[in-house]
Amino acid sequence: MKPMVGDLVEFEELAGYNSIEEILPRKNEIRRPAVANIDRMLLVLSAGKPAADLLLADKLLIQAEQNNVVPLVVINKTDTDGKRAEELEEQYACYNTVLTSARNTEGIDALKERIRTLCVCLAGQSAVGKSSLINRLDESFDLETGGLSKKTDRGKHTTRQAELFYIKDCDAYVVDTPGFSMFDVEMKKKEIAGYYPDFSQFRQKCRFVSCLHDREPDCAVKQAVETGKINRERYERYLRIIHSLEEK
Ligand SMILES: Nc1nc2c(ncn2[C@@H]2O[C@H](COP(=O)(O)OP(=O)(O)OP(=O)(O)O)[C@@H](O)[C@H]2O)c(=O)[nH]1
Ligand SMILES: [Zn+2]
Repeated sequence: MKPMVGDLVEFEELAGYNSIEEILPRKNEIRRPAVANIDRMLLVLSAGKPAADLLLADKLLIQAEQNNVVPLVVINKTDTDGKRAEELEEQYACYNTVLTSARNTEGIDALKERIRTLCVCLAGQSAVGKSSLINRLDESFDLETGGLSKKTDRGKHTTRQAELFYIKDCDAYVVDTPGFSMFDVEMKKKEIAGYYPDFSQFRQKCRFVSCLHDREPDCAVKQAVETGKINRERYERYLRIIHSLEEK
Protein backbone atom coordinates (compact mmCIF):
# COMPACT_ATOMS: atom_id res chain seq x y z
CA MET A 1 0.00 0.00 0.00
CA LYS A 2 1.38 3.41 -0.96
CA PRO A 3 1.00 6.24 1.56
CA MET A 4 -1.46 9.03 0.73
CA VAL A 5 -1.93 12.51 2.16
CA GLY A 6 -4.29 12.09 5.11
CA ASP A 7 -2.97 8.67 6.09
CA LEU A 8 -2.47 7.83 9.72
CA VAL A 9 0.78 5.94 10.09
CA GLU A 10 3.01 4.31 12.65
CA PHE A 11 6.57 5.41 12.25
CA GLU A 12 9.94 4.85 13.75
CA GLU A 13 12.34 7.66 14.51
CA LEU A 14 15.69 6.95 12.96
CA ALA A 15 18.78 9.11 12.84
CA GLY A 16 17.74 12.19 10.90
CA TYR A 17 14.48 10.87 9.46
CA ASN A 18 11.30 8.98 10.25
CA SER A 19 10.50 5.65 8.66
CA ILE A 20 6.86 4.64 8.06
CA GLU A 21 6.31 1.21 9.58
CA GLU A 22 2.61 0.81 8.98
CA ILE A 23 -0.27 2.60 7.26
CA LEU A 24 -3.34 2.33 9.47
CA PRO A 25 -6.66 1.26 7.95
CA ARG A 26 -8.32 4.10 6.00
CA LYS A 27 -11.89 5.14 6.67
CA ASN A 28 -12.13 6.37 3.08
CA GLU A 29 -10.06 7.50 0.12
CA ILE A 30 -10.72 9.29 -3.14
CA ARG A 31 -8.80 9.29 -6.42
CA ARG A 32 -8.99 12.94 -7.45
CA PRO A 33 -7.61 14.64 -5.51
CA ALA A 34 -5.76 11.65 -4.03
CA VAL A 35 -6.42 11.90 -0.29
CA ALA A 36 -7.44 9.58 2.53
CA ASN A 37 -9.37 9.81 5.81
CA ILE A 38 -11.25 13.01 5.08
CA ASP A 39 -14.51 14.14 6.67
CA ARG A 40 -15.50 16.61 3.96
CA MET A 41 -14.52 17.39 0.39
CA LEU A 42 -14.70 21.12 -0.17
CA LEU A 43 -15.54 21.46 -3.84
CA VAL A 44 -14.49 24.98 -4.74
CA LEU A 45 -16.28 26.71 -7.63
CA SER A 46 -15.53 30.15 -8.96
CA ALA A 47 -18.35 32.64 -9.42
CA GLY A 48 -16.02 34.61 -11.71
CA LYS A 49 -13.01 33.49 -13.72
CA PRO A 50 -12.18 30.73 -14.41
CA ALA A 51 -15.75 29.86 -15.40
CA ALA A 52 -16.98 26.97 -13.26
CA ASP A 53 -16.86 23.61 -15.04
CA LEU A 54 -20.07 22.13 -13.64
CA LEU A 55 -19.74 18.79 -15.43
CA LEU A 56 -16.44 18.33 -13.58
CA ALA A 57 -18.12 19.51 -10.38
CA ASP A 58 -20.93 16.97 -10.70
CA LYS A 59 -18.46 14.16 -11.36
CA LEU A 60 -16.45 15.10 -8.26
CA LEU A 61 -19.64 15.18 -6.19
CA ILE A 62 -20.54 11.69 -7.44
CA GLN A 63 -17.06 10.48 -6.49
CA ALA A 64 -17.43 11.93 -3.00
CA GLU A 65 -20.83 10.31 -2.44
CA GLN A 66 -19.50 7.00 -3.78
CA ASN A 67 -16.68 7.03 -1.23
CA ASN A 68 -18.71 8.21 1.77
CA VAL A 69 -17.12 11.62 1.84
CA VAL A 70 -19.59 14.40 2.66
CA PRO A 71 -19.24 17.22 0.11
CA LEU A 72 -19.42 20.92 0.89
CA VAL A 73 -19.80 23.19 -2.13
CA VAL A 74 -17.75 26.36 -1.67
CA ILE A 75 -18.71 29.09 -4.11
CA ASN A 76 -15.74 31.46 -4.09
CA LYS A 77 -15.06 34.82 -5.76
CA THR A 78 -18.50 36.15 -4.81
CA ASP A 79 -16.94 39.63 -4.99
CA THR A 80 -16.63 39.32 -8.77
CA ASP A 81 -20.19 38.23 -9.63
CA GLY A 82 -22.77 37.94 -6.87
CA LYS A 83 -25.53 36.95 -9.27
CA ARG A 84 -23.56 34.02 -10.66
CA ALA A 85 -22.74 32.97 -7.09
CA GLU A 86 -26.47 32.79 -6.32
CA GLU A 87 -27.14 30.79 -9.49
CA LEU A 88 -24.51 28.26 -8.48
CA GLU A 89 -25.92 28.11 -4.97
CA GLU A 90 -29.32 27.27 -6.44
CA GLN A 91 -27.95 24.49 -8.66
CA TYR A 92 -26.25 22.89 -5.67
CA ALA A 93 -29.03 23.50 -3.14
CA CYS A 94 -29.20 19.74 -2.42
CA TYR A 95 -25.71 19.98 -0.90
CA ASN A 96 -24.37 22.12 1.90
CA THR A 97 -23.07 25.30 0.30
CA VAL A 98 -21.10 28.27 1.52
CA LEU A 99 -20.44 31.50 -0.37
CA THR A 100 -16.98 32.95 0.09
CA SER A 101 -14.60 35.58 -1.14
CA ALA A 102 -10.94 35.11 -0.37
CA ARG A 103 -10.60 38.70 -1.59
CA ASN A 104 -12.97 40.50 0.82
CA THR A 105 -13.28 37.65 3.41
CA GLU A 106 -17.04 37.19 2.96
CA GLY A 107 -18.08 33.78 4.29
CA ILE A 108 -14.69 32.88 5.79
CA ASP A 109 -16.11 32.71 9.34
CA ALA A 110 -19.00 30.57 8.08
CA LEU A 111 -16.50 28.27 6.36
CA LYS A 112 -14.51 27.97 9.59
CA GLU A 113 -17.65 26.85 11.40
CA ARG A 114 -18.39 24.23 8.73
CA ILE A 115 -14.96 22.62 9.06
CA ARG A 116 -14.38 22.99 12.82
CA THR A 117 -12.45 19.97 14.23
CA LEU A 118 -12.69 18.13 10.89
CA CYS A 119 -10.14 16.93 8.37
CA VAL A 120 -11.12 18.25 4.94
CA CYS A 121 -9.65 18.53 1.47
CA LEU A 122 -10.07 21.21 -1.14
CA ALA A 123 -10.88 20.11 -4.68
CA GLY A 124 -11.49 21.92 -7.94
CA GLN A 125 -10.15 23.56 -11.04
CA SER A 126 -6.93 25.53 -11.09
CA ALA A 127 -7.25 29.18 -9.93
CA VAL A 128 -10.66 28.93 -8.24
CA GLY A 129 -8.95 30.12 -5.05
CA LYS A 130 -8.14 26.99 -3.02
CA SER A 131 -4.78 28.22 -1.71
CA SER A 132 -6.18 31.75 -1.26
CA LEU A 133 -8.90 30.33 1.01
CA ILE A 134 -6.30 28.59 3.20
CA ASN A 135 -4.45 31.91 3.49
CA ARG A 136 -7.73 33.43 4.73
CA LEU A 137 -8.53 30.61 7.16
CA ASP A 138 -5.25 31.42 8.89
CA GLU A 139 -3.83 34.83 8.09
CA SER A 140 -0.34 33.71 9.17
CA PHE A 141 -0.16 31.45 6.11
CA ASP A 142 1.30 32.78 2.92
CA LEU A 143 0.74 30.06 0.34
CA GLU A 144 1.66 30.89 -3.22
CA THR A 145 -1.35 31.82 -5.33
CA GLY A 146 -1.49 32.25 -9.09
CA GLY A 147 -3.35 34.33 -11.60
CA LEU A 148 -5.06 33.32 -14.79
CA SER A 149 -3.40 32.80 -18.12
CA LYS A 150 -4.24 35.90 -20.20
CA LYS A 151 -4.71 33.81 -23.32
CA THR A 152 -7.02 31.09 -22.03
CA ASP A 153 -8.57 32.50 -18.81
CA ARG A 154 -7.53 29.24 -17.20
CA GLY A 155 -5.50 28.70 -14.07
CA LYS A 156 -1.74 28.31 -14.10
CA HIS A 157 -1.58 25.27 -11.79
CA THR A 158 0.24 27.03 -9.01
CA THR A 159 -0.12 24.29 -6.38
CA ARG A 160 1.89 21.24 -7.44
CA GLN A 161 1.20 18.69 -4.72
CA ALA A 162 -1.32 17.90 -2.02
CA GLU A 163 -0.31 19.25 1.38
CA LEU A 164 -1.96 19.16 4.79
CA PHE A 165 -2.32 22.34 6.86
CA TYR A 166 -3.50 22.75 10.44
CA ILE A 167 -5.90 25.65 10.97
CA LYS A 168 -5.56 26.63 14.61
CA ASP A 169 -8.59 28.91 14.75
CA CYS A 170 -11.02 26.08 14.06
CA ASP A 171 -8.88 23.08 15.05
CA ALA A 172 -9.20 21.66 11.53
CA TYR A 173 -6.88 20.01 9.05
CA VAL A 174 -7.18 21.20 5.47
CA VAL A 175 -5.50 19.54 2.50
CA ASP A 176 -4.64 21.94 -0.31
CA THR A 177 -4.52 20.13 -3.65
CA PRO A 178 -3.48 20.95 -7.20
CA GLY A 179 -6.31 22.02 -9.51
CA PHE A 180 -7.32 19.76 -12.38
CA SER A 181 -9.84 19.75 -15.20
CA MET A 182 -10.15 16.14 -16.39
CA PHE A 183 -11.94 13.48 -14.42
CA ASP A 184 -14.00 10.44 -15.36
CA VAL A 185 -16.32 8.66 -12.99
CA GLU A 186 -15.65 4.94 -12.75
CA MET A 187 -18.86 3.06 -12.08
CA LYS A 188 -21.77 1.41 -13.80
CA LYS A 189 -24.19 3.88 -15.33
CA LYS A 190 -27.14 2.39 -13.45
CA GLU A 191 -25.43 3.35 -10.17
CA ILE A 192 -24.89 7.01 -11.01
CA ALA A 193 -28.37 8.35 -10.17
CA GLY A 194 -28.04 6.84 -6.69
CA TYR A 195 -25.36 9.42 -5.96
CA TYR A 196 -27.63 12.39 -6.75
CA PRO A 197 -29.21 13.56 -3.48
CA ASP A 198 -31.59 15.76 -5.49
CA PHE A 199 -32.99 12.69 -7.29
CA SER A 200 -33.40 10.51 -4.21
CA GLN A 201 -36.99 11.34 -3.25
CA PHE A 202 -38.19 10.77 -6.84
CA ARG A 203 -36.21 7.72 -8.00
CA GLN A 204 -38.35 5.20 -6.11
CA LYS A 205 -41.47 6.43 -7.91
CA CYS A 206 -40.30 5.60 -11.45
CA ARG A 207 -42.32 2.87 -13.18
CA PHE A 208 -39.23 0.70 -13.77
CA VAL A 209 -36.87 -0.27 -10.96
CA SER A 210 -34.04 -0.19 -13.51
CA CYS A 211 -35.01 3.29 -14.77
CA LEU A 212 -31.99 5.33 -15.91
CA HIS A 213 -34.22 8.43 -16.02
CA ASP A 214 -33.38 8.88 -19.67
CA ARG A 215 -35.86 7.62 -22.28
CA GLU A 216 -38.01 5.42 -20.06
CA PRO A 217 -41.75 6.13 -19.74
CA ASP A 218 -43.29 7.22 -16.42
CA CYS A 219 -40.01 8.43 -15.00
CA ALA A 220 -40.55 10.38 -11.80
CA VAL A 221 -37.13 12.03 -12.08
CA LYS A 222 -37.98 13.48 -15.50
CA GLN A 223 -41.35 14.62 -14.18
CA ALA A 224 -39.56 16.38 -11.33
CA VAL A 225 -37.36 18.16 -13.88
CA GLU A 226 -40.49 19.26 -15.80
CA THR A 227 -42.11 20.67 -12.67
CA GLY A 228 -38.90 22.41 -11.60
CA LYS A 229 -38.30 20.24 -8.53
CA ILE A 230 -34.97 19.05 -9.95
CA ASN A 231 -32.63 21.58 -11.53
CA ARG A 232 -32.75 21.07 -15.29
CA GLU A 233 -29.07 21.84 -15.90
CA ARG A 234 -28.03 19.29 -13.26
CA TYR A 235 -30.27 16.72 -14.96
CA GLU A 236 -28.89 17.49 -18.43
CA ARG A 237 -25.35 17.04 -17.17
CA TYR A 238 -26.44 13.76 -15.54
CA LEU A 239 -27.52 12.57 -19.00
CA ARG A 240 -24.16 13.61 -20.46
CA ILE A 241 -22.39 11.57 -17.80
CA ILE A 242 -24.41 8.40 -18.36
CA HIS A 243 -24.18 8.75 -22.15
CA SER A 244 -20.40 9.13 -21.95
CA LEU A 245 -20.30 5.84 -20.02
CA GLU A 246 -22.39 4.14 -22.72
CA GLU A 247 -19.88 5.18 -25.35
CA LYS A 248 -17.02 3.56 -23.46
N1 LIG B 1 -11.55 38.39 -7.00
C1 LIG B 1 -11.17 37.29 -6.34
N2 LIG B 1 -10.01 36.68 -6.68
C2 LIG B 1 -9.64 35.58 -5.99
C3 LIG B 1 -10.43 35.04 -4.93
N3 LIG B 1 -9.81 33.93 -4.46
C4 LIG B 1 -8.69 33.79 -5.19
N4 LIG B 1 -8.57 34.77 -6.10
C5 LIG B 1 -7.49 34.95 -7.09
O1 LIG B 1 -7.55 33.85 -7.99
C6 LIG B 1 -6.23 33.48 -8.40
C7 LIG B 1 -6.00 32.00 -8.15
O2 LIG B 1 -5.99 31.76 -6.76
P1 LIG B 1 -5.30 30.46 -6.12
O3 LIG B 1 -5.58 30.52 -4.66
O4 LIG B 1 -3.89 30.33 -6.55
O5 LIG B 1 -6.15 29.30 -6.82
P2 LIG B 1 -5.98 27.71 -6.64
O6 LIG B 1 -7.35 27.14 -6.74
O7 LIG B 1 -5.21 27.39 -5.41
O8 LIG B 1 -5.15 27.33 -7.95
P3 LIG B 1 -4.18 26.03 -8.26
O9 LIG B 1 -3.13 26.01 -7.19
O10 LIG B 1 -3.61 26.35 -9.61
O11 LIG B 1 -5.04 24.83 -8.26
C8 LIG B 1 -5.28 34.40 -7.63
O12 LIG B 1 -4.94 35.48 -8.47
C9 LIG B 1 -6.11 34.88 -6.46
O13 LIG B 1 -5.70 36.14 -6.00
C10 LIG B 1 -11.66 35.74 -4.61
O14 LIG B 1 -12.44 35.34 -3.72
N5 LIG B 1 -11.97 36.83 -5.35
ZN1 LIG C 1 -36.76 7.33 -13.85
